[in-house]
Amino acid sequence: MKKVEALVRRESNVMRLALAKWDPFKPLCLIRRQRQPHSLSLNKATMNAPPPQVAQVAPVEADAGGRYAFNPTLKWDPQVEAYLSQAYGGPHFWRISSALTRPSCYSSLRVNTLKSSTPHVNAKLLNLLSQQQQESSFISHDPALPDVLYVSGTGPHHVPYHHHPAHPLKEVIVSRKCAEAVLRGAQIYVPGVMACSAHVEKGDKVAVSVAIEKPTETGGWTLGITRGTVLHGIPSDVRYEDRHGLYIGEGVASMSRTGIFRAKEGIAVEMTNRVYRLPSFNDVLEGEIFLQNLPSIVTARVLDPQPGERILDMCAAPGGKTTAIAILMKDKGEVIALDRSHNKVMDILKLADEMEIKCIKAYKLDALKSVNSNMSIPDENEVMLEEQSVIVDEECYDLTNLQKEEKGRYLSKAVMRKRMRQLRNGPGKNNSKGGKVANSKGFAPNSFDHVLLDAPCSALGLRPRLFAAEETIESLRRHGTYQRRMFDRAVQLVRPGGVIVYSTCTINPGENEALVRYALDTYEFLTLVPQSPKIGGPGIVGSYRIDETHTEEWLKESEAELVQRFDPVSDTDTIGFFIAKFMVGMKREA
Ligand SMILES: C[S@@+](CC[C@H](N)C(=O)[O-])C[C@H]1O[C@@H](n2cnc3c(N)ncnc32)[C@H](O)[C@@H]1O
Repeated sequence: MKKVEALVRRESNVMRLALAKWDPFKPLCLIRRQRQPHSLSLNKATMNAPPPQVAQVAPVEADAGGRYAFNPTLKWDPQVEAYLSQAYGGPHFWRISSALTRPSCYSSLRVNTLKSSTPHVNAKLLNLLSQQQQESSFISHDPALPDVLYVSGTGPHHVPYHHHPAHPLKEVIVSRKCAEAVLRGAQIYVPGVMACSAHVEKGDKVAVSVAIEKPTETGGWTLGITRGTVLHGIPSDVRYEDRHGLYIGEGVASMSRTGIFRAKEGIAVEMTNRVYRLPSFNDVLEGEIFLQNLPSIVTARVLDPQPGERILDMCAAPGGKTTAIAILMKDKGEVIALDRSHNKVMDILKLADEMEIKCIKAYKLDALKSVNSNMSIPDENEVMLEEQSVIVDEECYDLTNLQKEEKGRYLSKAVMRKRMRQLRNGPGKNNSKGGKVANSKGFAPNSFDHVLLDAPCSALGLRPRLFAAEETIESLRRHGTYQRRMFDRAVQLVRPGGVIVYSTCTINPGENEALVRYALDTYEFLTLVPQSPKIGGPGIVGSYRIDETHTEEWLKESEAELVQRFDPVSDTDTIGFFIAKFMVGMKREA
């Protein structure tokens, strides 16, 4: 193991140096899991000479593997645990469960090749990392994914929590959602703080831990802590024992205790030492890069959209895969992006605008209602035109401009009036382009070349995750039922000869392999086809006996290698994710 780590460290140095003077025509090797040293190795000089700002404080006694070492255990609903243990085998399921509590130790950045290039972004990132004094991060690149750069992070680190020997450690307890964000590199914002030591003043060092839900007597879950709770750093403190292994780092309070609980917003604690150190890319290279996990990047490539095609992204917000698809199409053709939430459609439009992508049309629509059998291709414009009218620039138009802008398309008087009203009133509160999103009445059957169904799911593959017991076996089944209904729509909307890609970010085979089984057994004109690139592992073969009368069927041996399953334990160090690709033959009614 040590040998492997040494090799990886040596390789990573080579990659960093190589990228400093990157020749784009000499591709570099793929970064898979960059196993970092598991604890921060302090050299003698560091240990003997405490940094000046902490001269008055001493580290808490080293407790490797003890209270302060980050070592959470996910709690699962017992039936879900039994189900997943059968699917993966008990030991592997627990390895997955443990991997889910940690973030991936690198960030993948997708370059917007419409606005920039990978070498150009690489140069900017090197600059940025050196400005952020993150020279220990390195950038790498995979020739199979030419528009992607990986920036490494490290962890878990041993954090020496500082306190004055005469006083207990000052502490802050944060909510689970806040802690998951902090593990991914965020700061602690005011609403995320649940409890805080008495007498915390601005500038004080505080140890940060997380409150995880506990079971109640009635079978539910409770946080068992109210916002504003005072901590004394003693065993009688609320949740004192429960915080064992749940410390996520150390920070400096940006406000006093009173300020933290009075303020409505703002940073409460600036993290200074974290158990995981991931470079932050907030608000940098906006429009040029998109921070996206590797399996999502792969999904858009597996769909293989071509310039000029008509693509449907059925559940598109916030638009990560939509924009990846549009860029692969060189912004030529049409990408229809749907989401049922108004605000989320706004997010898609904002992202497309930031990335200067023109071929995306986003609509608020329940994907379950996306098939409009009364429509024939390409009549759908008739429906959309009116609603598109709300997406206009802020400039002051007159009617002639409006007509010019539409370049000969028919505009009804009602639509004209609506546009003029909107132009007079200015943009709405949500969006500089009018504040409203277009609705759609659906699309004609067989009207898309490719359909992506990145389905809403149990999200049991997302990392880091500190609690999983909210999903029950029944709720997992409900996800599966919903996904099958959505898949039926995808089948109706894609043209014969087209492609459907189905993906989820869950490790639940009931939403993955069982969906593929349903698809193949229901629609004999669908064929499961190989994927490129292929980075994930095979799918799960077999079945699960739910009760006397029901068995959940997964894949057959011959199908396992055709899907991609990203396992958080594997060397790719990704979230848990699943991708299946179907070719559509001549359709017959199911
Ligand atoms: C997994 S997320 C999609 C992520 C997105 N594809 C991306 O890569 O950025 C699922 C999305 O489906 C949306 N959604 C859920 N049910 C829907 C429905 N019936 N119709 C349309 N969108 C739906 C949710 O609002 C959510 O934004």
